[in-house]
Amino acid sequence: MYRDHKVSAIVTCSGKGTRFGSNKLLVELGGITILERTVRAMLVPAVDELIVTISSENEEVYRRILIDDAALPVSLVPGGAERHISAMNGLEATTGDIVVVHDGVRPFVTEDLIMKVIDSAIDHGSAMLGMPSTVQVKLVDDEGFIQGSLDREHSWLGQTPQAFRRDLLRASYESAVADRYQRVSDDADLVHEYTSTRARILPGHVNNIKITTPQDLGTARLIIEENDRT
Ligand SMILES: Nc1ccn([C@@H]2O[C@H](COP(=O)(O)OP(=O)(O)OP(=O)(O)O)[C@@H](O)[C@H]2O)c(=O)n1
Ligand SMILES: C[C@](O)(CO)[C@H](O)COP(=O)(O)O
Repeated sequence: MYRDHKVSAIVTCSGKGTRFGSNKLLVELGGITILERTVRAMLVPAVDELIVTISSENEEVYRRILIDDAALPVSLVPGGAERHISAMNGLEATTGDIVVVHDGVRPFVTEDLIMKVIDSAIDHGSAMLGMPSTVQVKLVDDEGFIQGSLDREHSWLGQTPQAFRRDLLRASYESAVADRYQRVSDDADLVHEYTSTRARILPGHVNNIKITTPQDLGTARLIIEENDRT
């Protein structure tokens, strides 16, 4: 229990890695898979239960890495065809009143970042990490013409973990199912859309990268070297 709350965490690991070219969760970084690195990072004392979403083709290998070899205290739950379906399936397996959702491909999350979103979700109901944008983001139409620019002072680049009161997240997913998932981008938007609860955004960390393409591995290796030096 943390501040009288039971905290559940979901790590979404059921993606196909299309942009990466293979299942990036099985790539080794500094001697362990990205999957194991992220899951270990999420197992902080405040997290009472940890759910890892899997896919049928990876169930055996994930079970071997996380449970048979590393003996990590996690439950494996089937994910879905889209990230939000995986998060929703994970949510059904949670029993805490605060739920943290994290991308399996963000292995450099730290306890400090996890605690920030948990504290803020307890206080505000919905919270996520982000980095203030250092670039000007253009909105472009289908013909390749600029429609406008986002005001940089108010543009942040979203990260996970995101954390919520479970009742808000559950109600949002129920509404999203009824709405055939018309308006899903991430969990914080979903909660805002369906419960009008605005997420508090908190500064993440430049190293809390999402491994999306093979190029991200170079950055990841630099982060590991930097972490090893400090
Ligand atoms: N159906 C899905 C899709 C994604 N994810 C997970 O959500 C995280 C963020 O997704 P992303 O990086 O976009 O991964 P992929 O969906 O695998 O990538 P792509 O879109 O290139 O296929 C990853 O840990 C991924 O495994 C998931 O659990 N279920
Ligand atoms: C929640 C998220 O990490 C937002 O940064 C999301 O998973 C991003 O997925 P995308 O498909 O790379 O936009």
